[in-house]
Amino acid sequence: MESVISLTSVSRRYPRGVQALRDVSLGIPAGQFVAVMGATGSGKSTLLHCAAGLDRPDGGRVRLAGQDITRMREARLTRLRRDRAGFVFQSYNLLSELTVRQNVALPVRLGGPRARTVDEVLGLVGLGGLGDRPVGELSGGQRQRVAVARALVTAPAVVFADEPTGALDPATGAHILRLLRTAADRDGVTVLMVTHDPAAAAWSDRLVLLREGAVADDGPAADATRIAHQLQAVAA
Ligand SMILES: Nc1ncnc2c1ncn2[C@@H]1O[C@H](COP(=O)(O)OP(=O)(O)OP(=O)(O)O)[C@@H](O)[C@H]1O
Repeated sequence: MESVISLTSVSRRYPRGVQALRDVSLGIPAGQFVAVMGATGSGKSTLLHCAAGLDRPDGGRVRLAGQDITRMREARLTRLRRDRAGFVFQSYNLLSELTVRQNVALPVRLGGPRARTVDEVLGLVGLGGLGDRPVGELSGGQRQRVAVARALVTAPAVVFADEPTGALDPATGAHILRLLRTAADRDGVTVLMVTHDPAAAAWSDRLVLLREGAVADDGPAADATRIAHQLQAVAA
């Protein structure tokens, strides 16, 4: 089966010489929930950004949702992201003066597929009663649920999540992770998540560990205790 996200020998060197990714190859099938971990500066966000077409590798190839995006023009790439991908970032700009409903409707207003109604996704994330509240009045956990609802409203093939629970208490974080888990299991959404938290990674199917921009380990995700040990081992 074709991978929904595929990186082949991807490298990324930033100006001033930092080699953020070295020869990274990764194929992720539909419906798989993958966690990416590693020490600070190991290249996790760069990997996520290259996979999502938010950054361009300077070597290798990237395919996303059946298309080669390595040298795709920006306008086409923007449309592909809009139509096939959802984003849940720790501080992903929700517009705080707009209501919950208006924020969730944004991808569709920008021309994305009208795959689900706003009410349907607000129900999914448990925010049914808050649709008319300005996002600025919500708690951190509620805001992150708005971000998940917005990511899912177009029924994307892929959700990219960068530290989606970084600012949340464990119970609230677990709620967000359960939503991502359900999207993968029930709707076949492919999830690529960067996290520092072994408890968050334990919700995934597969753990990719990075060390100095290279894949140091790649296999089924275990429980949080074991993941914490694996993380220490690659950071050592
Ligand atoms: N825009 C940039 N310009 C120059 N160097 C960068 C840039 N972005 C990242 N880097 C460098 O590339 C390396 C990888 O960064 P990246 O953000 O991918 O790591 P990370 O594993 O996500 O780190 P963290 O856990 O701290 O978020 C680091 O050495 C970082 O300093």
